[in-house]
Amino acid sequence: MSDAVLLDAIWNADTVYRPDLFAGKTALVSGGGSGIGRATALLLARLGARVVITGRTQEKLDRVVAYAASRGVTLHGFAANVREHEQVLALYERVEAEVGLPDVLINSAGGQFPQPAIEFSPKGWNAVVSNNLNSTWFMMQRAAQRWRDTQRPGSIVNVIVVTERGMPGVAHTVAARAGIVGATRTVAVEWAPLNIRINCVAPGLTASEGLAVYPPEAVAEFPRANPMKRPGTPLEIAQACVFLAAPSASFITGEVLTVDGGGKLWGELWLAGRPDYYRD
Ligand SMILES: CCCCC/C=C/C(=O)SCCNC(=O)CCNC(=O)[C@H](O)C(C)(C)COP(=O)(O)OP(=O)(O)OC[C@H]1O[C@@H](n2cnc3c(N)ncnc32)[C@H](O)[C@@H]1OP(=O)(O)O
Ligand SMILES: NC(=O)C1=CN([C@@H]2O[C@H](COP(=O)(O)OP(=O)(O)OC[C@H]3O[C@@H](n4cnc5c(N)ncnc54)[C@H](OP(=O)(O)O)[C@@H]3O)[C@@H](O)[C@H]2O)C=CC1
Repeated sequence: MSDAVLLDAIWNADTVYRPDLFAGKTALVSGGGSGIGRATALLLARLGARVVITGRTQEKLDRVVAYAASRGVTLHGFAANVREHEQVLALYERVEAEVGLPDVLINSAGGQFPQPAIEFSPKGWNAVVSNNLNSTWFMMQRAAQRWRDTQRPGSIVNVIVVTERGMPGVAHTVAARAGIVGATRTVAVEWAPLNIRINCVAPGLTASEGLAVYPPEAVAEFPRANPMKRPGTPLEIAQACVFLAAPSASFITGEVLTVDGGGKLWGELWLAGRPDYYRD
């Protein structure tokens, strides 16, 4: 499917949310240049939010901004590498100066490479931990600090992976995301007095640009990932992010919402390919 068709599908899809759900609100979405982050950013914009997207690649952000503009909506695309703390601080300064302090933070930036864990190099392990655990931590801590300093409420949604059964081929990311779950549950308590809610969405296999890094033998088995025998769509994950970010989840904090077509109950994912031992 071409990018234009995909974007139109997200923009025109039915949603159960009312069109002014986020009117007057500002949302910051990391990873907003593609996949789940992009779908969430566009859905939030459709629901009336002022939206800032971030990611490392300005061109990807510009394409989403241009698409929204073609639909009469202003999005802002500010590039940053969110695993660099200094860049996160600078990003918040820019967002606050040019758009306004966010009310909602969606952390969708992240990623990993598939490899048997026994082969991980220290550099590879650190890259994935930094790109998923540190980046999300820097983003959520800064949001909380600014909400505390300005006495404003806020809502955070961290997009992670399903961690309960582990996931062969991506042990580094499962470790990093389990760290996010632990931090989320902990600060849900510490930050409740500040009127900050924080939750996670754990997507199962989702048809996004990110799947391009997996080997063909893994991709061939993707239909076995869940009982629905299909990947989710970025919009299906976005709808869950919106549910948790909005007042629909006003009494929910410290939770993980799994959106995986039942993959936790039935299914197999071998992201670096299935070893012979597990073939019979
Ligand atoms: C429930 C189902 C879930 C399963 C499906 C999940 C799907 C997704 O999450 S898709 C969305 C995410 N998108 C991506 O994953 C994007 C692709 N990934 C990356 O960009 C990289 O993997 C990255 C996250 C590690 C990027 O970090 P960066 O610091 O830029 O990494 P480098 O490329 O510089 O590499 C650092 C270091 O990492 C090791 N390494 C990197 N790639 C591989 C690889 N393919 N195989 C083995 N090792 C790799 C390596 O040690 C690198 O150092 P050098 O050897 O010196 O390059
Ligand atoms: N697709 C799937 O099957 C699943 C995805 N997930 C998770 O959902 C999240 C979104 O993935 P998805 O949309 O599918 O994949 P994408 O690869 O399309 O999206 C990831 C986005 O994150 C951005 N990003 C990555 N690293 C950084 C960084 N250090 N700083 C800023 N931006 C960064 C990338 O942009 P750029 O490279 O320009 O920086 C990219 O736009 C990820 O955390 C992913 O691991 C979880 C389970 C399943």
